[in-house]
Amino acid sequence: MVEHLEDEEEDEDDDEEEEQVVSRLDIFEGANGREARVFLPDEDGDDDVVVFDPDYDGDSDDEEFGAAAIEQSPQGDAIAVAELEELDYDDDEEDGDDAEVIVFHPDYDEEEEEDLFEDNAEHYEGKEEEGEAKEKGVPAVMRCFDTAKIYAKAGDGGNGVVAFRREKYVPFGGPSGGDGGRGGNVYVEVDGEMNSLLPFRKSVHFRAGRGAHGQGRQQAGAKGEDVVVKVPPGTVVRSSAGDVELLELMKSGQRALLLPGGRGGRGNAAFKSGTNKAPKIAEKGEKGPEMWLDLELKLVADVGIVGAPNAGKSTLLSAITAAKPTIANYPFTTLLPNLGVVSLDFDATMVVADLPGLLEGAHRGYGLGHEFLRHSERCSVLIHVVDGSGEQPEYEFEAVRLELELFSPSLVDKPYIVVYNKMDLPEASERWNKFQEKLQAEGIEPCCISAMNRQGTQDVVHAAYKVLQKERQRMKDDEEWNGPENLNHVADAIKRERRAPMNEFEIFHDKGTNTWNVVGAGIERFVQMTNWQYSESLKRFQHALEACGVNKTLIKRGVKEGDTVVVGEMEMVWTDEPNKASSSKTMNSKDDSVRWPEFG
Ligand SMILES: Nc1nc2c(ncn2[C@@H]2O[C@H](COP(=O)(O)OP(=O)(O)OP(=O)(O)O)[C@@H](O)[C@H]2O)c(=O)[nH]1
Ligand SMILES: [Mg+2]
Repeated sequence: MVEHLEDEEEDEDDDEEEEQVVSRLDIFEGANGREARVFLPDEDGDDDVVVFDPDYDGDSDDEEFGAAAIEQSPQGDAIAVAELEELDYDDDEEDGDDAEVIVFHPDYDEEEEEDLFEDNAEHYEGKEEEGEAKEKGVPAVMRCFDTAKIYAKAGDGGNGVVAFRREKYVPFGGPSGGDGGRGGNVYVEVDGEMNSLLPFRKSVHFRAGRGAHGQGRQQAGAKGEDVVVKVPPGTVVRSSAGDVELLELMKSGQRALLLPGGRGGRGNAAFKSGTNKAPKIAEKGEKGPEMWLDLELKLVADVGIVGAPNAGKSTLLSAITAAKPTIANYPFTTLLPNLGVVSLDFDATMVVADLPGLLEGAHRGYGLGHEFLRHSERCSVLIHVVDGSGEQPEYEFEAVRLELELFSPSLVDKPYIVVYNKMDLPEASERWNKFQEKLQAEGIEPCCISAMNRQGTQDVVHAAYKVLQKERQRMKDDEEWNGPENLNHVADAIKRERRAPMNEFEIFHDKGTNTWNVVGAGIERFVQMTNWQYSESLKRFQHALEACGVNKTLIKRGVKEGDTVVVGEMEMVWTDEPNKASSSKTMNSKDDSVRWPEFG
């Protein structure tokens, strides 16, 4: 979602989108794949249920469907917001309870509709090929909401101008051309109200305004309008080129300056010197940087349930939240993490994820594999579930800890609680004392539960919440201690590059075409900002080539008469004219819009 500062129109558009706030949302793996259950706030206190079913009637003609996902308030509480653009009311509820079931479709373009369901069908019918298993493991619907590609460009600086004062009785007034205004910046800001990357399917391009050109009487041009790209909490920003992670935006209100606007070009008033009292030269504005960005919304869970396959992780999740994950008596039932929200109190909630049976599953390329582990690194607290009915529960516990250590050191360092499950089975209750003693000896106090019978599960919830609160406080203290995180490092790097000195360049020679490419951020920026409309610009450029050592290096490397020399958008033909410090005789630009000076 974008907000142009001082731009009311956009806001009005936003208002048209219907937004419905829901009180709770659980995402889980149901019989038909990924489903979400949404609880709508209700006057009579009963929670209505919205089922989000990715497999929902593929040939339906209904175009619009809204997305739902989890987000967190500044306090870290989970809130769910759904954009429900069209709702189908299903009256055929058979289970007899009063809950109203509403099925809604995520919002997608009609053209993409087919792919979406094709992908989905393929996934659920298990037709995917081995090699693609990982990518296909994510239901198509989730993939679409989870990622987005956008283009961002900071505003170009305005051009400086050449002007002279004309006053009565002053025949030759001084130079008075003002500087161009700075281009607008591109910011990325976390909007706690957002819950998906869906808005980026409609708006892909984010361009900040260009700075206004300078004017006479030394008036500087106005600054270009900033643009703010609003993203939901949990968004990771990568540059598409090179796939470099730039930002991880977790908290509502966080704001990063991503692309700083180009500097305004200087007007001729700025070029006045002792030797040149009436300069007929001004700079063009600096180009604003541009970038394609990949956005990814990561799952944000406070608590992750880990444990050996079949230990009862999904059963525990379903016992403490409204999530309805698939539960079955075979290992690796869960291939994608399920999310559920635990509400302890009005303002005390935590998001819990049941994580797929560890590592062997990831190994086999099931589900999200290591991709998923990356997601789970978000959790602040782990609940380690041990199957008490196993042969050697203590051994199982140690083995999973070891696996965590081997495959995800960042997970193993998190605070955790140990839960001994399946206490309803005699083999489990027999072994409990031994297990408890063994762990107590290591300074760990395990709880015992029967997830299936929901015995002891509330104690687990409270224990996990206590650890979570401690973690949240610790993170807050850390932040105060280290000061707020600097999120402007991308912009800082761009600014640093802008200050690159002109004499730091490299020259590449292409023998085939006799072309010499001069590459260097400083010199290229100089060329970009040179306004060739003014004849003095050429002289200044020639002087710069000489002063920063480009000419000298070219001669040393053996440049010959007639060779082409390229600096940024500038192409020149080299001449060996003696006594002429310059290299250029004819000039061409790759960019036809630039007007070239006439040479006499
Ligand atoms: N008797 C008993 N069975 C349980 C209990 N908790 C879970 N189970 C059973 O254990 C089996 C595995 O449960 P899941 O919750 O699917 O286990 P999981 O850890 O999510 O398994 P994966 O997703 O495959 O890693 C199922 O058959 C459950 O019914 C319990 O407290 N008592
Ligand atoms: Mg499971």
